[in-house]
Amino acid sequence: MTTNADTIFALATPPGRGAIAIIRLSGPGVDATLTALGAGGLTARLASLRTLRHDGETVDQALVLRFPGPNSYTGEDSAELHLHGGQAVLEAASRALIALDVRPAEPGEFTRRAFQNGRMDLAQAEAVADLIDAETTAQKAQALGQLDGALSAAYAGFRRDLLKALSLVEAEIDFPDEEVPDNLARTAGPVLDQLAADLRAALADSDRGRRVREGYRIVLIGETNAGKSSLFNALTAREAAIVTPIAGTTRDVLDAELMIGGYAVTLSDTAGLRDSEDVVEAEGIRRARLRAQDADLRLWVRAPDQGQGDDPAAAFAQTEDLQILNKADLGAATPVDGLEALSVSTTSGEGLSDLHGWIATRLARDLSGADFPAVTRERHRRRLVEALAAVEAGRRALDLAPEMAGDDLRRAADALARVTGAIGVEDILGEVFSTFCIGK
Ligand SMILES: Nc1nc2c(c(=O)[nH]1)N(C=O)[C@@H](CNc1ccc(C(=O)N[C@@H](CCC(=O)O)C(=O)O)cc1)CN2
Ligand SMILES: Nc1nc2c(ncn2[C@@H]2O[C@H](COP(=O)(O)OP(=O)(O)OP(=O)(O)O)[C@@H](O)[C@H]2O)c(=O)[nH]1
Ligand SMILES: [Mg+2]
Repeated sequence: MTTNADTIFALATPPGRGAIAIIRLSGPGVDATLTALGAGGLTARLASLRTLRHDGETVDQALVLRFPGPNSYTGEDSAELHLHGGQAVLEAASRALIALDVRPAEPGEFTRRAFQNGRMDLAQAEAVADLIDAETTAQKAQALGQLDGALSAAYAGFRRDLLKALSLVEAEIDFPDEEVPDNLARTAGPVLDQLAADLRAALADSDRGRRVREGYRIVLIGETNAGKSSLFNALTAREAAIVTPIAGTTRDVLDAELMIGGYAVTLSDTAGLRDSEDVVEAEGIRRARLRAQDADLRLWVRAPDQGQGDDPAAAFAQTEDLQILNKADLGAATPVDGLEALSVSTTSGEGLSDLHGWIATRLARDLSGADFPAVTRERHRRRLVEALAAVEAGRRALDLAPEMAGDDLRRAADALARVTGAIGVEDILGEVFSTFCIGK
């Protein structure tokens, strides 16, 4: 029997009782392991019913699939045991596999192997994790696009332009006295200008992918008693936030995950803004201010029974934010100029469906786009920033010292290659795969 610690297994289905549970195996010892379990000689990629045995014990009557490498998910010899989903069956199967020197997989190890065997690049591996976590239609569409190579293609395009410019620069350096047209390096200028513009556009759009993946951050801000917590409860359809007529009821930031129009949203209720001597309330207000600054959208809640103009939330409202004139049942709060306004009453329910619709429209405006985003994680954005800086440096160097431009352009190419994992892989593997679930 093989003693190969490089052969791994994991439960690929959720833990707990189920109709069926799938254990995946991958590595050079897979065929020997199947044979030892009494499932030898299987036709590749064809489900076969076998009685699995180990040490005289029947493990289960299972459907077994064998995927000989390289035509498998990981690129290695792989197999799947489709077992009855009971705890005792899974324990017996795990015991048998460990006895056969197959070791439990680390989180993400199957996909990590797929990456290391060239079955997918790093951006596609990230997409696998995103797809497993996807809860909204938009998250799923984005992950599937990335898995299909849409994000990778964007970086391949950037790199192509970069290598074109680099070859022009290097031609002049390598053959200064030969039949190379004069000022060849300078012809790289327009190529770099266009590339820099493309990178800038990708960066300007870099919030879109993140907002889809992690959720669009909407924060309720306003003076105490404006009705933020009432609105929070209305939008989440839960009585999660405490509502009282006492000003300064909310202190902690309260988050809720919502789905609106197929998009993920994180809605936050915050402490009402005012000057406060109370240490606890002051800390709540400090946190409210931080959230307000970081949000993708602020809903500024105002009420007719409050003063106008001196509302401390005014300092946070940005032109694209929405002011919500709450307590419409009591009368109309005077809207502040230059900001869209919507009247609602959390008591009567008036205006709430309009508000829902307004948010859905805003999400569609900000999150749908014709092109696949070039950034869905902070990791991608950092590399784009680096690449752009290097391209700009290369562009400046072009007219002065082309040999220096070459260094800059190589640096830019490296930064872009790190996104798909074409180079510089070791230091990022941990970052990418540590968040995976076991069995993926
Ligand atoms: N049972 C099962 N379902 C699953 C998976 C799995 O591993 N097992 N997947 C796991 O994520 C997803 C499908 N992804 C997969 C990707 C590639 C291969 C594979 O064997 N590729 C070979 C053969 C392709 C072909 O049939 O032509 C190859 O690319 O060479 C299998 C699954 C979703 N459903
Ligand atoms: N008449 C009326 N009263 C409302 C409405 N919405 C909220 N209120 C009342 O206003 C008071 C304050 O509501 P909250 O939701 O706690 O206000 P808040 O903005 O969260 O207040 P803080 O947490 O103190 O900042 C409560 O007594 C609510 O019942 C409304 O639409 N109409
Ligand atoms: Mg409150």
